[in-house]
Amino acid sequence: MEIIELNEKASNHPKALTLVIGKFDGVHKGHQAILQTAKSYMDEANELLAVMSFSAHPLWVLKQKEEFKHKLTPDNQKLHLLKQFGVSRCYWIEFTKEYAKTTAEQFVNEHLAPLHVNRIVVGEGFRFGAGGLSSTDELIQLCNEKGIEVIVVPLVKVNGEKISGRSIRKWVELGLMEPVHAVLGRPFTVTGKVIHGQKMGRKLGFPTVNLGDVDDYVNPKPGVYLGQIGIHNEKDITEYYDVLISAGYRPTVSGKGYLIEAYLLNYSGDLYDKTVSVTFLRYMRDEVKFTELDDLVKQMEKDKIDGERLMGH
Ligand SMILES: Cc1cc2nc3c(=O)[nH]c(=O)nc-3n(C[C@H](O)[C@H](O)[C@H](O)COP(=O)(O)O)c2cc1C
Ligand SMILES: Nc1ncnc2c1ncn2[C@@H]1O[C@H](COP(=O)(O)OP(=O)(O)OP(=O)(O)O)[C@@H](O)[C@H]1O
Repeated sequence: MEIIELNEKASNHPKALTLVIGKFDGVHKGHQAILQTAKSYMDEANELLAVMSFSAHPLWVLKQKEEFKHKLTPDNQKLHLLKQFGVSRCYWIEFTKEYAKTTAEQFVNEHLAPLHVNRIVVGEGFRFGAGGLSSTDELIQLCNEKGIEVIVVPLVKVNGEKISGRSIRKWVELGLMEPVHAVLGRPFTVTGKVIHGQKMGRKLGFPTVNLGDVDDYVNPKPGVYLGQIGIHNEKDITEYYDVLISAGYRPTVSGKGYLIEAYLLNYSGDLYDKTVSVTFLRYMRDEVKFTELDDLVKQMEKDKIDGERLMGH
């Protein structure tokens, strides 16, 4: 995908665009509806589907609210998914306190108008401009003055509630992986590099793959999960294994900080430094502080039997 930084004034590009705008964290089913609607309006032979998105959540940049720091899909994952949904260009906005002062008029006249945009597709309730003060009505008015069509897509809801990144992140933090799966249209997945741990797992008979480079993700509720791991080669994922995931603080062994690790069912081998994607399918139990390591091992053996049964091994 072509990525264009858009901090100041944008330059013109020859091919006309259909543009979608927003954070797109999770690329959830609400976002997918926007992308599908955009494609249905496009003349695909002569137009590009482009996204205008931000480097960080505005409420993290402006108010340092922790809950907006972590993401369902860090930037490279988000761009990868958007590409799968047909986006071929991304205008990337470094969202800063200064950028947040951009008014609705400036946004449309200086940032959008020079881009050769045929139409913009946004969701119902979309807000933009300094302080998020401007609504779709203002977007329609300002864009129509510039000859840009605006399409407003009705909200995609589940159980009467708008599907939103904020509520999906909360569900992940509560370990509610089945509803997360339903609204993302795929299970919650964390992609990172296999790093070295304390090497205690193999002594206990449960060697685990420890995940590094995953600090940008929202942390699933501490506990044991059933899931899958995908091992990446240069281009894509070629091998999958069923796993038990331990996510959390490992109180039994006085672990330092939150860690995601996976025990692969039916696998033995070296995966250090590989890129892997760990998919969370189902919460199995809380993390426990055992007084004896033997009790932890007994519990892990039970987890393994439960996991194998649930996975149909
Ligand atoms: C299936 C499974 C269940 C686990 N459950 C717990 C637990 O309940 N409490 C805990 O402190 N650690 C738990 N752990 C984490 C282990 O303490 C950890 O994997 C072990 O100490 C190895 O750490 P290392 O990879 O740094 O060598 C679990 C790990 C696995 C694979
Ligand atoms: N549930 C939804 N139904 C329809 N459109 C949506 C939905 N959620 C977001 N959108 C639209 O998708 C685009 C990108 O939205 P953005 O990621 O900035 O989300 P948002 O509305 O703040 O919701 P979220 O809580 O998911 O962050 C916007 O046009 C927005 O209106």
